[in-house]
Amino acid sequence: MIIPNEEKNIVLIGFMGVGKTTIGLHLAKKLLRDFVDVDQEIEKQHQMPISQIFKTLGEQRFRQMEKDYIVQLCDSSRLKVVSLGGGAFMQDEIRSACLSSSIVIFLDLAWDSWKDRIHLLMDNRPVLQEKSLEEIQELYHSRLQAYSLNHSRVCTDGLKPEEIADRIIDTLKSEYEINVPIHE
Ligand SMILES: Nc1ncnc2c1ncn2[C@@H]1O[C@H](COP(=O)(O)OP(=O)(O)O)[C@@H](O)[C@H]1O
Ligand SMILES: O=C(O)C1=C[C@@H](OP(=O)(O)O)[C@@H](O)[C@H](O)C1
Ligand SMILES: [Mg+2]
Repeated sequence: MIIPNEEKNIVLIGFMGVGKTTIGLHLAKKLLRDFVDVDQEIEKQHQMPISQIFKTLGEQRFRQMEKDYIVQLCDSSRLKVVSLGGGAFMQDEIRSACLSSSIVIFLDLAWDSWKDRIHLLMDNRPVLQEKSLEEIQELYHSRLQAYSLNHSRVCTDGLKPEEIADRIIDTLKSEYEINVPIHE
């Protein structure tokens, strides 16, 4: 089924910590759309934080939950702003579901800028635990190929979350002819 651009979900992808959750919330407010953060939905469903899910059920179960949730969302919803977890796009089925049903925006942040944010992330990103900086850098680079499968890329270096949301809106207007509500 062909979904018109203006009804498609807008899906934010990118490495952990680039700001998908923060920017998604700004974007949804500006577009007057519902916001869905996949990690937060999984946390609500399972009544525990992601780090606890990793600890008690394991990463594999988390990846299955992520896939089930996102594939179902792509099948059943429109007009939402959706922030994925950073690892979700490594799964083929998630990529196919998002790329065929939604407008996928890659939030790009250079490694050197990302490094400065690491202190905000270490405590609650289980994938980063017990990894050296070199190993994290390797992970960052190993995921770029999957993130390159997007509809638009937005560079986020040196910008505040709200400015990034505005850049995304510019892209949606110019490349996808999406109307943006005028705020009173
Ligand atoms: N553009 C930005 N500039 C500075 N800090 C940011 C920016 N975007 C997000 N952050 C901060 O980085 C951390 C990770 O943001 P978050 O939205 O959770 O990223 P993600 O969902 O991609 O993992 C948070 O502490 C957030 O406040
Ligand atoms: O990159 C990853 O593998 C993960 C990223 C996290 O989401 P954010 O990208 O929102 O931090 C969260 O889904 C989980 O900790 C695993
Ligand atoms: Mg997030």
